[in-house]
Amino acid sequence: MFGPAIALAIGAKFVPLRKPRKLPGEVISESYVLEYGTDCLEMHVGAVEPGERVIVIDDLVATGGTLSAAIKLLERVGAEVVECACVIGLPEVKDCCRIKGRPLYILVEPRLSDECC
Ligand SMILES: O=P(O)(O)OC[C@H]1O[C@H](OP(=O)(O)OP(=O)(O)O)[C@H](O)[C@@H]1O
Ligand SMILES: Nc1ncnc2[nH]cnc12
Repeated sequence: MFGPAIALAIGAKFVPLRKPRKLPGEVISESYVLEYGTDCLEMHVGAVEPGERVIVIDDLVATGGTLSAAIKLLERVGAEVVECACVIGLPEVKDCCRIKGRPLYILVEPRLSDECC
């Protein structure tokens, strides 16, 4: 949802990484483990060229499994993943500022209840 607007703002191209069977045409995929099972990310073949620099954007990070799978998928096609950015960081990633060695930027982090007063 945020990816196209951010790509437009920084003059980058937008490449969707989607859940299985959402993208038409030929895709490559990467499976990963979630809090509640396994899932898979898909990307169009040829969408990213070797050596291209990439920022991975998602709405939310919890365990970091989805971002890690996105990084793996992009690295398989020779991309250089520069950093990851999310709007919401759940407590699972509190104090975590890297995913697979890449900087992780988070806009909003929920407060824990004992931090409220
Ligand atoms: O850091 P993680 O533990 O991997 O969780 C983060 C992911 O969870 C949500 O997607 P979800 O897999 O729930 O599916 P959705 O995109 O259909 O909401 C969210 O959009 C992230 O992609
Ligand atoms: N714990 C969580 N709460 C809400 N959305 C999520 N997506 C992945 N993990 C989640």
